[in-house]
Amino acid sequence: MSRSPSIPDRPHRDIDSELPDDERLEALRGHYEELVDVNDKLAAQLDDAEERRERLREKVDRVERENETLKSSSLYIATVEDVLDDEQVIVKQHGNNQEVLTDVSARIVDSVAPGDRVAVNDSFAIQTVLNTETDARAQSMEITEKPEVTYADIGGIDEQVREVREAVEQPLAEPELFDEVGIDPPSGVLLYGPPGTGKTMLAKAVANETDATFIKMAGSELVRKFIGEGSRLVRDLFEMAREREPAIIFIDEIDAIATRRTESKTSGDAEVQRTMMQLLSEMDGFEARGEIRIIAATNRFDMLDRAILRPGRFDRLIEVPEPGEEGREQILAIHTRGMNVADDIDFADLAADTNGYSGADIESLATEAGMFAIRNDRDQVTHQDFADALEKIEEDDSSDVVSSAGYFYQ
Ligand SMILES: Nc1ncnc2c1ncn2[C@@H]1O[C@H](COP(=O)(O)OP(=O)(O)OP(=O)(O)O)[C@@H](O)[C@H]1O
Repeated sequence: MSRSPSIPDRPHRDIDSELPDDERLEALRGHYEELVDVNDKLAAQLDDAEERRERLREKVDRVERENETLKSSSLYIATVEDVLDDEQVIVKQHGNNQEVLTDVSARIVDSVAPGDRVAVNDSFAIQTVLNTETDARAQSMEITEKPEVTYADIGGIDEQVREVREAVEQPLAEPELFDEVGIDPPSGVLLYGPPGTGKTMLAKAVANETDATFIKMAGSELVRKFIGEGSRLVRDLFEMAREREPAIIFIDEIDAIATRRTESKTSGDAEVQRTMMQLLSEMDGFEARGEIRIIAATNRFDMLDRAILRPGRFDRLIEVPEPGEEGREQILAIHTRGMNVADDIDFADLAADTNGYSGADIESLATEAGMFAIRNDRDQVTHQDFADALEKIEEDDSSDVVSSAGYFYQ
């Protein structure tokens, strides 16, 4: 680092007032020149200092930018396996299961314990210990305090709504009914049927009606994303629900962790099996009349391991089928509620023309019809727009728009 140049001494000269005038003038001139000289040196030093300041500012800017990049660059999620002496820990990175010995800064060493989930950078240095919220997000749980979906948003499956209300809502809202009669409500409810028929909506609507927290986790995420972590995630899922009672746990695609045992005994299968065992043991240790309800959903009922359907587990099965004609008419009405539709729209006619459409397909149809209106510079959607949308969807059919067609679930 360059040192600051020393400031020149201020010239000082005593001028004898007794001197003759010309000598005094000469002395004063000399003094003046010295002052000018010092002034020039100071000006040069000032220029120098300005230049150094400019360079330092650029350096600070660069470091700040680098710091920002470091802070915003992606971090990986890992689990602490062991905390050793000397501020070192062993972490296991999610996804590839790699075990790494890494340093942890003195700043956070006291808050790191085995089992904690942490964020590590490219060199595996621990950046933060994840709190439960971040952790849940990292684990791709979806947590909603009160979902906005209500029963009025669900069409064509009134019987299923009634069954879900009885099996899930009533035990939460009126537990005393079960106490008085002396029976336990169903432990878990399994919704099965083709995709896009309203299974997730049903679970959300119950949470809305009962002011319960909705906690969703996809079975596929449990096994795909966190190899070797599935059973711990199941524990976390229930822990999260206990912290937020009343709560609805919704496990979508349960078939991913509860597939029928196959002949092959690969390590992947064993891991999936462990995840499922953890789920079953959580459910077994569950207070049946408690404030947590569990709903699972699948499109592949045929693939399920029957062990999960035993009493005390998913012991209430509710099939959510594709809507019939009347159901489709209701769903059309629901999905056009917020749309500016012309009086000529004939929902019954459209319902008759949409055989095989799921609720999700009908939602796409309404959006597509709206697009036709926009393309034609109109702000009102006509029956013809729906007819055009239907035709377009039929044309695109080969590219899978009617997703539920041909899907097998039982
Ligand atoms: N019965 C229905 N009534 C009204 N809208 C529906 C219905 N079923 C599906 N939808 C529409 O389709 C969307 C997807 O539905 P949802 O996620 O509930 O289906 P799902 O059965 O859980 O599907 P998946 O098995 O693929 O998870 C909803 O957001 C809704 O807009």
